[in-house]
Amino acid sequence: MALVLPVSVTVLTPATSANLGPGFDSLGLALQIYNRFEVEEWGSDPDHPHIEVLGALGEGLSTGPDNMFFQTFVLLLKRLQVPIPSVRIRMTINIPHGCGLGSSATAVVGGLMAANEWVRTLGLAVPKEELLEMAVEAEAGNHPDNVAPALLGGLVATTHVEGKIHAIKTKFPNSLRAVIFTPSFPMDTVAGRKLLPANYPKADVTFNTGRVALLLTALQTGSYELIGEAMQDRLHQPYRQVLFPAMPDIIKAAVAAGAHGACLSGGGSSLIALASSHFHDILRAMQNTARAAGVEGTGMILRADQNGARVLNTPRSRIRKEVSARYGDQFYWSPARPGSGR
Ligand SMILES: Nc1ncnc2c1ncn2[C@@H]1O[C@H](COP(=O)(O)OP(=O)(O)OP(=O)(O)O)[C@@H](O)[C@H]1O
Ligand SMILES: N[C@@H](CCO)C(=O)O
Repeated sequence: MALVLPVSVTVLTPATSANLGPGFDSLGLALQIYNRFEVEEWGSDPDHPHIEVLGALGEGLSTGPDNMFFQTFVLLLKRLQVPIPSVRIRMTINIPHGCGLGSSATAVVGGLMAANEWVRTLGLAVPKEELLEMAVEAEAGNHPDNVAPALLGGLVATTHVEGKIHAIKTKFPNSLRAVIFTPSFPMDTVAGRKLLPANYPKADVTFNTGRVALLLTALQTGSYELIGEAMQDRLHQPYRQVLFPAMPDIIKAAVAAGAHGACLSGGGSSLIALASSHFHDILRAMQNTARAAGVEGTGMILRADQNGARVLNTPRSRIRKEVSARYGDQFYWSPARPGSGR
């Protein structure tokens, strides 16, 4: 009897909306829409994975060894000194990339989760906290507010403390939905960050600290009438607006149609409105206002994801079939099931 590594692993990773207005680089929310990554042993060249991208939203993503999912899959295996397998990767892309919904975070977190599962049978799997450090490093290293909620789910407050990432997750209220408007143009996060000043007036900093405090307390206590004011920001949105001049009008339209508040999602270009009702009216108002300004776009009404990235169980029968085909029956091992007599 021998223990074999899994021959396939599937991971689902949620979209995320970072900042939520004033929580620049420190607040993020996981949403119930997912990219799916499936990895299986395949071929004989570990340096050149076979990568398939399913879904029109995946257009433009790399299918070469520089693919971000593959890079982070390999990163963890190398850290754990596990030989890199030759693999086929199937990515089912449901989240638009470059649109402030944390697409690259799904790839980074997905790659780490898949590698972690890959080594679980060897007893080498590491806790999620260690994956978080690596995920932040892989995602440009300076803002954990997409990877942390992608990994943990819910509403996450996160920051660096003396070189270490701290992240605290709380449940996001189930009564609220995120109404997302995604314009047809992307916004480059790196380019957008270059527009931000090196220093801020004290009044702008205290404006934001007050609103982060208000936002978290309003969500915790159900004081949703405060959310509109609490989602205001002076640290990044006003500077990014040059890339998306219609943004303030679309935000106003969302609130006028019944949203508690709205803001830019991450580095844009999506906008996120939080609401308890009138979801379709809010989306329609956002789309109509955008269209009047010459901006087309798509919409989604989403609940919060409370659990974060997860490994989907590969059916036992399929694993058995694959392992038997590859190594013969004597190499298959499975834990005894209660009542099976084994
Ligand atoms: N789903 C994905 N799978 C693999 N690589 C991805 C994925 N999404 C983005 N990337 C890669 O991440 C890098 C940054 O992408 P991009 O600027 O589009 O970021 P993004 O995460 O989609 O943006 P945002 O955080 O605003 O949602 C690019 O190299 C891109 O190819
Ligand atoms: N906090 C980051 C998120 C990027 O999605 C930013 O605003 O640049």
